[in-house]
Amino acid sequence: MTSPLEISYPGGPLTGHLRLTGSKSIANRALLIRALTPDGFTIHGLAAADDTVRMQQLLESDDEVLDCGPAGTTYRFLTGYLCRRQGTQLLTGSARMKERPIGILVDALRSLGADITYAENEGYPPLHIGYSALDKSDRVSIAADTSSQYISSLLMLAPTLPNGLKLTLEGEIVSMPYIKMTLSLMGYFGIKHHWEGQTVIVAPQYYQARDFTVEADWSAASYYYSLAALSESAELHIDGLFQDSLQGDAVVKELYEEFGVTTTFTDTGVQLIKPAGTVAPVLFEHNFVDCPDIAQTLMVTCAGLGVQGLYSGLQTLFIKETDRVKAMKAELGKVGVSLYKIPQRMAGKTGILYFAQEGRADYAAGTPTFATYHDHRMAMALAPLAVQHAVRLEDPEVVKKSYPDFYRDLQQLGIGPKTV
Ligand SMILES: O=C(O)C1=C[C@@H](OP(=O)(O)O)[C@@H](O)[C@H](O)C1
Ligand SMILES: C=C(OP(=O)(O)O)C(=O)O
Repeated sequence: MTSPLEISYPGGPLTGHLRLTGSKSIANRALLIRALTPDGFTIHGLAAADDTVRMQQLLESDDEVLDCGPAGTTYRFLTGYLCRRQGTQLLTGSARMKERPIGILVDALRSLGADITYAENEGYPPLHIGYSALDKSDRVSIAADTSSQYISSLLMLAPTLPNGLKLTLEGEIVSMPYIKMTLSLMGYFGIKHHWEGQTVIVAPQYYQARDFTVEADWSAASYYYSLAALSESAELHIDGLFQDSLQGDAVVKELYEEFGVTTTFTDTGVQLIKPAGTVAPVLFEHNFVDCPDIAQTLMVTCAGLGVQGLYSGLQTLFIKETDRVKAMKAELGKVGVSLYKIPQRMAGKTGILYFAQEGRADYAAGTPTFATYHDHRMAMALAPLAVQHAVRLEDPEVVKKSYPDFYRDLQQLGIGPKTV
C-alpha cells in the first residue's frame, strides 16, 4: 500500500490539453494475437500499464509459474493460450484473482481436450495448464452471462485450432462490445468469422502480420468527462481518441451529453466543452451491461451533482477487481450519498437487478478519505470530486493497473496531488 494522496483544485474553469494512455483491452488482444502470428509485427502505442506490461512479460516467459497479478484480461487470455504452448505452467494471480471465477472457461477448454487442473479451489485460479492439441471437438457452448473475457480468449485461439471453432453463446451476453472488439481485431489481422444466430464460426486460418497502433483508452477518458461535468465550466482537449473506435466505452461521449458535456472530434482527438450555467439532470438512468467499466465514473458524477441514479446491468461488477457495488456504496456513503438495490417488487418482475442512488456529495465533515480496494477504477472514478472539494485517496498507486500517468495528467489540468 502506498501513502494516501490528497488532490484538490483551486477553482475556476477547467481547461487543459493532454494525450491519453493506450487501451489495455486493445493492447492485450494485440499482444496475444501477435504471439499467435508466426511472423510477428510491431505494436505502436502500448501503454506502460501494469496489465499490459505483465501480458508482454508473461508471453515471453518460460518460467514454470506465471503470475498475472490482478490483470483479468491477462489471466483469461493466457488460460486459453497456454493450452497450446509446450510444457506445463502454473497460471496464478493476486489474492483477488483467486476469487474471480474461471470455471466457465476451463470447462469450455476441457471440452476441446485441454489439460487443465485446479491448483487450489475448484472453479478458481490458480491453474496448472499443460499442452494439448485441442482437437477433441470443433464446437463448444459457453455461458455468456459472467465474463466476455472467456469468450474473447476462445475466439482469439479459434483460427489456430486444427478444426477451427463453432462457439455458441448461451444466456444473456454481458460486455458484448468487448466480444466485437476481439472479432474486429482478429479481422484486422486477416481472420474471417461469421455468426449463425448466437454461434460464432471461425474456420482454421492464419493470422496475417500487420503493424498496429493501439487507440487511446475510452474508459480512461470517462474520468475527464466526469471532471468536466463536475466543473462549473470546462474545455478539455484529449488526444488519441477517435470517432471510429473499437471500444464500447466510447459511449461516454453520448452519456455525458445529458450532463451538458459536448464532444467534438478534432484531427488529434476530442474537445470536451461544458458551458457555464449548465443545469444537471434530475435523473440519470442507464443499463451498464455493455460498458461495466464506466459505471463507477457515472455514479460519482451523479453523486457530485446530486443527480438521482437508476442503474441496471451491474451484475458483473461483483467479480471485478473488487465488489464494485459494495465498494461504491461504502465510499459514496462517506459523503452522504446512498446506493442501494431496489427490491424486486419495486423494480417489476423483469428479473433485472436495479440499483438506485440518491443524495449530493456533502463535504461538511471535511476532506473525505476514500478507500480504493485494490481497484484502479475506485481511485480514478472518485478523483474527479476534487474539483468540488479536496479528497484523499488511499493506496493511490492502484491506478497503475491501467493508467500509470493518471495523477501526472490531472496535474496538467491544475488538479494538484500531494502525498499526505
Ligand atoms: O475484454 C476486455 O478487455 C474486458 C472486458 C470486460 O470484462 P468482462 O467481460 O469480464 O465484463 C471489462 O470489464 C474489462 O475491463 C476488460
Ligand atoms: C475489470 C477490469 O479489468 P480486468 O477484468 O481486466 O481485470 C477493469 O479494468 O475495469
